[in-house]
Amino acid sequence: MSQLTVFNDQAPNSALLKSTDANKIKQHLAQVGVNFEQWQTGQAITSSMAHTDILSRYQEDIARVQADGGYQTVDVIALERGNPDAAQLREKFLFEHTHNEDEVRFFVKGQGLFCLHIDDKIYQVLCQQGDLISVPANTAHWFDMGSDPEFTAIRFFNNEAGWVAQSTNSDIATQFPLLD
Ligand SMILES: CSCCC(=O)/C(O)=C/O
Ligand SMILES: [Fe+2]
Ligand code: NI
Repeated sequence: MSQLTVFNDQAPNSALLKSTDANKIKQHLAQVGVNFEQWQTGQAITSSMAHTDILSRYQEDIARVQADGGYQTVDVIALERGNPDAAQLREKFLFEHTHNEDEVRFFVKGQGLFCLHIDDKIYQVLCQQGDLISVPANTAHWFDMGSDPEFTAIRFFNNEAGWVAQSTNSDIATQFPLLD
């Protein structure tokens, strides 16, 4: 189940709030400028499915998000269980960073944990199949895919270079709970 856990950024051991109610997750995140949606995912996608077929399946929702946010580029990132490079791939996103564009991700399959550092709070959003999260540009955050990742996500970009991150040079990501 998708889940929101909120912490004070100085207190990683005691959550201020925990909810698996999608409406509450949406409301709480909307208060800090983050959009959370749940889309119908229908028939499960398979690991052999071409990325172009995945994009075609969601073309109407993708077109709406692109039109609303002006995102020029859309791609698919997919990781299957048992990936020999899992540890290295996990590290790539496991430090607090920002992007100078919105981070917009739709989970077609699997899950991942977005950790957003907004004001003096940490919002941990466990995104699962069917969830869209849209994090405003320049929001400090990190992302955990877990030790044996499995997810397929559609990513929206508004620059042609794709994924570019700036580190905040903070070690805060090491202080908060992660996925198994
Ligand atoms: C779920 S897509 C991979 C994560 C990512 O792109 C990112 O920037 C995490 O912070
Ligand atoms: Fe990011
Ligand atoms: Ni509340």
